[in-house]
Amino acid sequence: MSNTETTFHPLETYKIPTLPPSAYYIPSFLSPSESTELLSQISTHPWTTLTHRRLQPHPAPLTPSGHLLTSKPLPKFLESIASRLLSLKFSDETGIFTTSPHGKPNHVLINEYPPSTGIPSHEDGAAYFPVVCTVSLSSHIVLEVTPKNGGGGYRIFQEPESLLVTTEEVYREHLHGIEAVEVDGDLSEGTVANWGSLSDEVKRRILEGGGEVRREGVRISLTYRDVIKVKDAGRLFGRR
Ligand SMILES: O=C(O)CCC(=O)C(=O)O
Ligand SMILES: [Fe+2]
Repeated sequence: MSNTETTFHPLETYKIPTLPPSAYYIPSFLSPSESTELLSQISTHPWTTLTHRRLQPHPAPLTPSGHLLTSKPLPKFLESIASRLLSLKFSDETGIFTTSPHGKPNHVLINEYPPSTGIPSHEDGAAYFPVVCTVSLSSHIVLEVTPKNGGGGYRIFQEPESLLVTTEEVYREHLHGIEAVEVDGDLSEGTVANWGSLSDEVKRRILEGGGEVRREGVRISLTYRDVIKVKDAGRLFGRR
């Protein structure tokens, strides 16, 4: 990827202020040309088709018990984002994956959402180290985050080319989902937790739409995670 010059502020700078610990939102994590290049790479890989969505698990799907049965590395086209994630640092020089079992993401789930599709509210569970890094491409989407034990939720507006990192309490104690709508509504400074980080252009569109904004098109997300249990299937069957 061309944009190797990108430097970021310490992660604390990107903390979403009104959320419990901890979620970080970085607008323009990718450049438009990086996004275009990624989309074209993604289109060359086979999709798994679900009822309303398609997805690509790299390097392999997890087993029902949450194991990754290969120690193959991530495919090349997903590596530059992985290194960029590793380059993000808190003020004390630790990073997002410093204490994760493999010290870096070993799994990427690519999800595709045509307008009016979403993902039901769920939690990502114990298969992963509790950190998810989500890169959004092509269209905005609104992530609905709700506490497991009831109470009011939060909305995170994810712009194209942005990164959202969810960890700690937001990961462990909350469910997340995306509504199956063509137009996201009830968007305002009061309802969108990361309002302060949105571009002027996006805020203007929301305000002009009276709090509603139509999804631009198909949104693709890449979720980088560290799967805790990795077993090499080759080794299980005695190959070395
Ligand atoms: O696409 C997203 O932003 C969320 C995807 C998700 O929640 C998941 O794959 O577990
Ligand atoms: Fe999820």
